[in-house]
Amino acid sequence: MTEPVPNAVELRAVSKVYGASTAVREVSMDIARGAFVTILGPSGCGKSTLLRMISGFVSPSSGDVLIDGVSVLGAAPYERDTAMVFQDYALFPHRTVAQNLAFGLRMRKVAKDEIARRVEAMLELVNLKGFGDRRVSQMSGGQAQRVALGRALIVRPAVLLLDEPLGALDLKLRKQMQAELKTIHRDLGLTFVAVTHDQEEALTLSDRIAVMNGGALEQFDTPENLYRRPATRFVADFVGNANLFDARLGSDGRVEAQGLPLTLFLNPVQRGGRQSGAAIALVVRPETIAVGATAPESHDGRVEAQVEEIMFSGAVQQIVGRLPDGRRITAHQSAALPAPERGTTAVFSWPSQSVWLVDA
Ligand SMILES: Nc1ncnc2c1ncn2[C@@H]1O[C@H](COP(=O)(O)OP(=O)(O)OP(=O)(O)O)[C@@H](O)[C@H]1O
Repeated sequence: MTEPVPNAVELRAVSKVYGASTAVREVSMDIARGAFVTILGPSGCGKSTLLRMISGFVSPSSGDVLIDGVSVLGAAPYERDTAMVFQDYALFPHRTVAQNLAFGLRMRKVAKDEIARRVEAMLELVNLKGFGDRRVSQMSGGQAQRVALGRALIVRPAVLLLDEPLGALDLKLRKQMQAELKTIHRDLGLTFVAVTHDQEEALTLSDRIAVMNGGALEQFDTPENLYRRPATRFVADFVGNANLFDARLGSDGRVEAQGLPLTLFLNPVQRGGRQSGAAIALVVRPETIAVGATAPESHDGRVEAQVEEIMFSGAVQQIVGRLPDGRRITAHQSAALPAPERGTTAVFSWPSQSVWLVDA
């Protein structure tokens, strides 16, 4: 019999209370070895606090944190098999890149020649070959970011923790570093846990995303499940774009939207065991909506709306319609399709199988 491999990180009902306010509320989560997990949520939802409880810079008010199956409550950051990349990098600006990279190894009393060897290898890994003697103060933002990453990785932590690691970079560099981070993660096979408030970054980088709201974990799931099967209204709205229509579940899967001439029939899987009479919200993703003078036969969800705005973004056009009750509906369709005229009334339609339900 082989022993089961422990998770890289386990959080068990972890909370953090500051005076009268609760920054993190009973979060439980298992992070498998080798995973790339991001913690996503709006400002102030407790992301950084959660990450700092894994790293040991903040201690939980209650609950337990396990690394490789062992509780690390009471263990200082340097006693944990983790390393942290800080948002502001926290480098030594007047020392060289090589000295910055060597720091963690010197603290761990690694032999000089091995340090030199590992620094050289790390310079290569983070794409800074030849920059070893350069002072950090003379590096660009993207280069400094790579030094910070290298300095954390060089100690070979079981878990790499990244607090908004790309937050200080401009958009183009950010995209490039996202790709590099993903490659490094794949090549090294380590566990990465990153914090971000940028949903696109979370979707691009991670195997799994922990969506937080007001200190609580709303859903911990794959990017695809978060998008296709959001557990809550908050997740539906926060991850990707969603049209949300409040509705009430009738008998036999009949659903009537509130304030709209819109009736749909949903199958038992979509109803997810909800009782007739339940207050729900329909989640309709913009890319499932077609806009035209009429609706395709298979599109049983239909509403008329006045075309208010058409925005092109290359391959896709975003069409915003104004519904009779004043609310807006957004559709994304291929820019190759003909666009409706602004100001005209068009039919926005979608197949009811593409609808997802969340509790209102
Ligand atoms: N040391 C502290 N003392 C008191 N309150 C704190 C402390 N650290 C964080 N908080 C509060 O806890 C809540 C969560 O903060 P946290 O920094 O974890 O959020 P965040 O999701 O990382 O936000 P951001 O994206 O803005 O960095 C906030 O309301 C914050 O004001």
